[in-house]
Amino acid sequence: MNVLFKEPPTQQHTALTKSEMDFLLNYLNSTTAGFLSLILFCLFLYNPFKFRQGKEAPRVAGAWPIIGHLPLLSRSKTPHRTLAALAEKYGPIFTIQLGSKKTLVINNWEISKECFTTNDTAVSSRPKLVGMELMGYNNAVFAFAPYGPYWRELRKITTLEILSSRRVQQQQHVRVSELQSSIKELYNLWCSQKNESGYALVELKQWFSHLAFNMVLRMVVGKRYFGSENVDDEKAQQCVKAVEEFMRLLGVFAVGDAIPWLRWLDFGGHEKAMKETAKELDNILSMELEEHRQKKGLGEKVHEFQDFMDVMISLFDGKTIDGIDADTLIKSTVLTVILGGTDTTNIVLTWAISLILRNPSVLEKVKTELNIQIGKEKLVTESDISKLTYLQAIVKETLRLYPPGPLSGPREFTENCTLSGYNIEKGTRLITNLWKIQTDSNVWEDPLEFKPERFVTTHKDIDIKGQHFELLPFGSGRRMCPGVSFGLQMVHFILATFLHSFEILSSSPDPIDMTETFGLVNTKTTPLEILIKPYLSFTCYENL
Ligand code: HEM
Repeated sequence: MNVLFKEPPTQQHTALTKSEMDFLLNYLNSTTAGFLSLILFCLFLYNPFKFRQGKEAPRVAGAWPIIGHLPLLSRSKTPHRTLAALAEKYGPIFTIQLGSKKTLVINNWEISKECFTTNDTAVSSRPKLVGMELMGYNNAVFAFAPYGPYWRELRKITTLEILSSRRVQQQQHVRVSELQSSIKELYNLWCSQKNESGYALVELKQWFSHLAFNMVLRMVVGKRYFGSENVDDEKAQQCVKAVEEFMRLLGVFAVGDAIPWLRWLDFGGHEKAMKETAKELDNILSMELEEHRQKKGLGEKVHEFQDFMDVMISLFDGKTIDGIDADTLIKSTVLTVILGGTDTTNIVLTWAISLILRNPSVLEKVKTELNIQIGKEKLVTESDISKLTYLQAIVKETLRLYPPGPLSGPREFTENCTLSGYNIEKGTRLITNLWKIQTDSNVWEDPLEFKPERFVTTHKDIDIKGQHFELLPFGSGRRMCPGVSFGLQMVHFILATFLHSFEILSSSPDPIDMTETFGLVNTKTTPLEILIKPYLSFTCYENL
């Protein structure tokens, strides 16, 4: 093995640091002598100067044979920042090698625009990932399905039956009742645990998470999980953990994704963990499906909208699409909505409160706005949101600095095309570094500062629905997030109601910790413990 390290096979490799050696040692397990011989054979075949026609986007130096730039990303806790640093050196478009997969990384709004308009068809597919095969019903989860009729059909149904503005409006009572019971829960906690200065300590990350789960699950399976009589707390926690683990595992670089022929080795045990998570989620979904069928009676038509699973049963029972049976279609699509809607909402809210508490003047301004627009005698309603322009600016600014998916959804080019004057080959993967685009100093003044004011002044006309390419937290093009209206509705309503209902303070004199943990989504690593005290007239809470 040492021979490998002493004599790098090409001139472009820099000397190995200790951590690079550790990484490689980790991967190239010492027990696999036969496997090493195979690597040496492949090094012999490896030709870094392979001839390519046309102009190629700049390639990041320092790729290892076989594993390419995987160490660079696997070592980083914040790959969006690591890739952004590379953009400073290589420019707004460059390629890296993730195992055998050539991957294009784009970093400015001009290239994103060209990508998601002129080249949108060519770039609307997703790569087949090991995680999606093992945890996503063998790629039946449409959010990760290749571009084609199957994806189109499932996306259309999901949009029409649950995510359209009409449906979102129809489900308003669910959001209102869930939010009110969660506010009541906090108020009760405050009553029993307040300290001498009238504040109580709460952990908000979990509060947001339970609330988002309850809202989404009531829409998709018709019942809340937390605080419910029908679901025990252990099952609810199990569901949240399985969804979080799903997101984390989709973000890890499984060996099989980068080096398919080494998949069987399952370095790091990711595939094993994926199978376990898949089993847990499937148990939950199968139980729900069974319960729904029992209630309705097999084959019976649902005449009125009850929940998303009912609609899916009435649409798909006895049918198949692309050889995928009804049960799989229903479970995988319900899972898509749960995955799409829960963690993202919770993450945006957690970062928003963290940023607000680090910026007391922002807190003061938003409290003033809430006071003027709503007053102290009633809770916020959804129809109040349009008046809360500063609160909306806070959400935009949070999504700019801390987009839940800073590298957007993974894409794959299905046709050869030209982007920014460079030839891109079919089969190349695409990473859109949303975080870099949204913090580009050519577009944003003080790009890393939290300044919601920009969205009520200089940038007030920029929206976040995929048409303004300098701010794309929901992605863009035909594959952009279909949950944008529903997601924003939940985030605005929860944030406004929480900030209006309570006075908030940091629980420590130190600034709120902003350490990030990246999976498929970018979460706050540490809990968000803060102090709260009721702000409204007591009758507002007591009548809930
Ligand atoms: C609240 C904040 C949210 C953010 C910031 C967000 C962001 C994103 C992003 C960046 C993508 C990838 C888009 C691309 O590849 O260009 C995506 C895809 C997706 N999101 Fe969201 N999302 C949010 C909420 C939701 C909600 C509430 C739902 C549904 C309930 C949802 C469902 C989906 C689905 C199904 C996809 C895959 C679309 C496809 O492949 O056709 N998202 N989201």
